Amino acid sequence: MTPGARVAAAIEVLDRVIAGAPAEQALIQWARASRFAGSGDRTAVRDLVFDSLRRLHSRAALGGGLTGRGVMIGRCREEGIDPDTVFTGLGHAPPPLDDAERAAPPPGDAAGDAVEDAAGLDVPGWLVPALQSALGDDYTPVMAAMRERAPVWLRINPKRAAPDLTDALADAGIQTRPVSGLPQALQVVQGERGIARSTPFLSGQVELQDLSSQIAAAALPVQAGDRVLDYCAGGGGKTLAMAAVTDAHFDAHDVTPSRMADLPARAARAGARVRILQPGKAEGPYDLVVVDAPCSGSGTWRRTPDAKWRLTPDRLAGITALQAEILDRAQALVRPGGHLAYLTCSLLGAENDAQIDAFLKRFPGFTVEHRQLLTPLDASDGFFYAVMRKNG
Ligand SMILES: C[S@@+](CC[C@H](N)C(=O)[O-])C[C@H]1O[C@@H](n2cnc3c(N)ncnc32)[C@H](O)[C@@H]1O
Repeated sequence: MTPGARVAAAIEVLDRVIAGAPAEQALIQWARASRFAGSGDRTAVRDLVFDSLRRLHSRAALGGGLTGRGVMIGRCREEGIDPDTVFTGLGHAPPPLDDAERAAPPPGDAAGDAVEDAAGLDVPGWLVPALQSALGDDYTPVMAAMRERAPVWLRINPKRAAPDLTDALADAGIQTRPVSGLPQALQVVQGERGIARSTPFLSGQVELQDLSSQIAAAALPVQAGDRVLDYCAGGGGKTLAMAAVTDAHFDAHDVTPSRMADLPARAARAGARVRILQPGKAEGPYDLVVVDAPCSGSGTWRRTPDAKWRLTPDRLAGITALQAEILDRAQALVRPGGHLAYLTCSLLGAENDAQIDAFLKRFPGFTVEHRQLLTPLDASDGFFYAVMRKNG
């Protein structure tokens, strides 16, 4: 595909996302209908779409409208590319600009968030006050960081890792650097697309895991022999991180068991033993119950930027109600003197501090031992965790 044809494809995908489709789904739909597109084309189109979703409103403003075409015209202007060199109508490139499009972009934000988004931080207007209150002075740098791509992180599995692990990664074209203070973590500086095919990954020596999840998992109070329940296990990232360093008894539970479908294979690859439970079948008492709660994902907007634009006040209210319900169920499974850990990949106070404060009012028999908000200023995704002890 020519560069212009890739832009035309990105316009098509962005139009679907703007109409409400999840970005991954819209990309798959485009790829299925575009058999001529090679893997390099698919990667390029994906990058154009994701980069633009991170900056949707500012690019729409620069391009004159919240449409795929407006956003891609805005991308040209933002990157100092003359749109007339891309929008040529030749070789499947999008049609040339009309007079209105060629005129200077209108002032303000074409997406209608003129006041709140005036700083060009690409934050949905209704979320600005909540994020300002959660982040304080960090609001502007954190939201600016959310407009950039996220770094990729690996977690070393000490049960499997060979001494020459970083050399083996380098042989596979994956350059990494260590992370100070977290010996299991590696930042990928080059070759991220080859990780899933590389021998160190396939042999369970490393896992893909964001730094925030690694920091939180390392902070969980788990000791050899403990009974541990991962109540919202999903793919089991937190359990696998704990199992890599501690020989405890791990139970994985999720209301949607299909989300745990890959967990047995991942555990086998990592040399970890994890028991999969059916929904509602967890039986306490546990020494540690981990609630890695369903959340808005506002901390992961760099990786899933369409989620930023799809969140609504109603959805957020539904999520916070579900989090409270899950906490109430999970606390009953903790033994006296044991721990309940609550984790979200959100930056919003309603899902984090306020959720914990409300829980402590409902269950005064718990005491917070530690709570922490991580942000991209810590290099990781936005993430919150609280560790609470059940008085016994
Ligand atoms: C943030 S994800 C978990 C990610 C996972 N722990 C990991 O590290 O890969 C949240 C999970 O909570 C599950 N979930 C949602 N509602 C639930 C409920 N009422 N009880 C248990 N799990 C629930 C979802 O199916 C989803 O897999």
